[in-house]
Amino acid sequence: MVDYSVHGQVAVLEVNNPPVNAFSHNVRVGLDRSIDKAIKDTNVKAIVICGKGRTFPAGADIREFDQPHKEPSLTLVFEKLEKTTKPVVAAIHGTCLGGGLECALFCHYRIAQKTARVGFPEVQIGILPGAAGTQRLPRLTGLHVAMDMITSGRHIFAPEALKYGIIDEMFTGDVINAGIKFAKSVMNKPLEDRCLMNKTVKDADQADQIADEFMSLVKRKYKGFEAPIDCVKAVKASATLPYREGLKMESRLMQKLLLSGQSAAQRYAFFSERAVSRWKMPGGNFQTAKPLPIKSTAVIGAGTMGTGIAVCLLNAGYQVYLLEQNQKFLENGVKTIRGIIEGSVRLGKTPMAVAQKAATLLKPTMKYEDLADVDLVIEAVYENLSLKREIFSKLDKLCKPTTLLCSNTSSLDIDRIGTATKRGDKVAGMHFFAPAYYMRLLENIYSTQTSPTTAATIMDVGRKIGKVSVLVKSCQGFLANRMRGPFAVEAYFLLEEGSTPQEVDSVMENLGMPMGPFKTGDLSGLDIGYKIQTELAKSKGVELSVDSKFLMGERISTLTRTMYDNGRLGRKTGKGWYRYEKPGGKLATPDEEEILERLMYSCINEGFKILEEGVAATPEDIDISWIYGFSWPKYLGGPMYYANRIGLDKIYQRICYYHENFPYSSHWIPSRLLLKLSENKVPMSQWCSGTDSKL
Ligand SMILES: C/C=C(\C)C(=O)SCCNC(=O)CCNC(=O)[C@H](O)C(C)(C)COP(=O)(O)OP(=O)(O)OC[C@H]1O[C@@H](n2cnc3c(N)ncnc32)[C@H](O)[C@@H]1OP(=O)(O)O
Repeated sequence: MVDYSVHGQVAVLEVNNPPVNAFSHNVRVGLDRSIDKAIKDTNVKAIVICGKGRTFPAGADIREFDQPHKEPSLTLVFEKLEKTTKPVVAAIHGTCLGGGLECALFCHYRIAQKTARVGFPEVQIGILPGAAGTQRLPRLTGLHVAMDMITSGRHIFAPEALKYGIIDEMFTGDVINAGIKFAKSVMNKPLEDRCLMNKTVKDADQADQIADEFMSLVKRKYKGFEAPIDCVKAVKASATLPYREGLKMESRLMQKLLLSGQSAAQRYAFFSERAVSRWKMPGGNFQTAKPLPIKSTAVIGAGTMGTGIAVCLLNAGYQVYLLEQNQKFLENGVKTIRGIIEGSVRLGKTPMAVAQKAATLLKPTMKYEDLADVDLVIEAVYENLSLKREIFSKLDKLCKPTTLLCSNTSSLDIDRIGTATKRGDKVAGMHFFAPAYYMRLLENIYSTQTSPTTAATIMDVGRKIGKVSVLVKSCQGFLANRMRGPFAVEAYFLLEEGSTPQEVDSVMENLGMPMGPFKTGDLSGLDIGYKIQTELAKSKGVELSVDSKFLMGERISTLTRTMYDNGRLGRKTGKGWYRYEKPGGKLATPDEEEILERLMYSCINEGFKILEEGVAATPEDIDISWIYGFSWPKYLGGPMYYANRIGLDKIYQRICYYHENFPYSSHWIPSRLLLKLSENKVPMSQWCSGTDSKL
């Protein structure tokens, strides 16, 4: 588990526990013995710790967290490194994470290959760096950097680590040679200053302020997660408590987190994320089927999904032909893609070099013929089976025989798309989630004809573009939407039965989802649900009407159609279940303006009809009735007074707008009196019984 060798006066301890050299119990025992051996050997004057194969240890063995703890603990082993009078060098390559980084922080020196990454990802499995990481990293970097790294779990590359002082030097070439060379250069140098436990945290005087800043950040960014909060508390302790007391605090918080249900669930998710890559389907699996090489790709459709998919492919270095039938749509698509990539560069998420390369890889086109030689086509037009079949049939005729043809459908039968071609084995579904450049899931779908090689290839592409890919069999809605179907439908039924979108959303958001079903619907576009519903009906030979409440004996919601008919398609139109600051905006607010207008202007219109018909002689009659009959707030003076304050012009225009949109509600037929008064700009003093001074 730890290979021990001596090179002149340097002992090399090489952790050997593939694939990631995790510190399992056996490794801890092996490392403990090797450290003792090196310390005892009087010929050994310096020690190098490194990892065999692909990486420096990537942390504790997470699989052992569910078992009773066995001594020695990591901290116990690592403390021997700091205490020895022989310099200890961590020679880092690959990923030095969690317990791996803690090990390195107990060493007197750290050197790393340029491509190596270091980090504390524990927060992502619901715990904190519990082998003194929360106390030692701040002593090197200060609180700010440590809080950032520990609460986010992000990995940083060696150059950034060098900047923060986490590593002392970068090296190229062989790890062991570099370790030995460095160890020789520091032999016999005093070590006191190299022991982190002796150091203080440089920005300790700002501990309260920095901790408060991160506490509010993590509460907002990682809402509902316990670990980030405890990470902040533990890191703060490094500045406010003596080292040993800080360790006790870290240990207490760690025990609490380990016992929490959240950590167990997050560890389950960690392994599940890896398990889904071990896919299987009739006739093959991840071991038997080999992916085909994919270099050039095409995306058909430059809408929201198509552009998002193109961004994923471009960022991963694939050439992308972006096809649209209309010059304007194509130009808009290219603009969107550039905007997404530039935004990502600004946020530091995409390196400039990647963005520059992406720009050269994008090939906008309106000609299908340009797609003839690509290796993979992803069609991303709207959900319409006949249209998709038409496109696939065309592609089948013009693309080279090896081209894989995939559809970004969220629900349509892949078999029925495949039968439009003579290469059903090379047809599959690649269902991206909106926004495609951001959401991690890729649902790959095989039909009865799809070959395991095609499945292997799209799973491989998914991995290369940074997605977590699952492979599923084609059926109505596949996995994700089929399972989410009842969720969405029940949410609509709840509205029909009296709940509000905000109420439903907040229940799900309180459960921990970042967005409830209505905000999510607005984000994806409410036309999708409508189109899926209509396509489904069509495929069953049913014509849905505005008030259809059943489809094939199943209850359906009339709201899907209503929202579509009213152009409330979500964020893209600036209004859906919520109102947004502009079409494409992100700030969801309940559509207060429309609520207010529809409730009040309809009554005001009625008020003018009441005046027109002489049912009430004056607007004062109406206003007083509201004040004393309906508790209308006196400070608003009654609805007719309120209407005048807003302006009869505006009221009349909005009433006409609602009349156009809701022709079946007679209360929206505009009052003739209102029209007359607004056209002639008659002041209220002339249509009420009072005087100007009264107003
Ligand atoms: C207290 C707590 C302490 C001291 C800790 O250290 S907690 C652990 C902190 N470390 C981590 O959380 C690292 C987790 N691992 C990763 O982030 C990645 O695996 C990697 C970046 C190290 C490598 O990524 P990649 O090359 O893509 O490989 P895989 O992720 O597919 O991993 C390969 C297999 O190794 C298993 N694995 C990885 N890390 C661990 C671990 N720490 N303990 C146990 N097993 C680990 C991983 O599950 C893969 O195996 P399969 O699941 O596919 O069987």
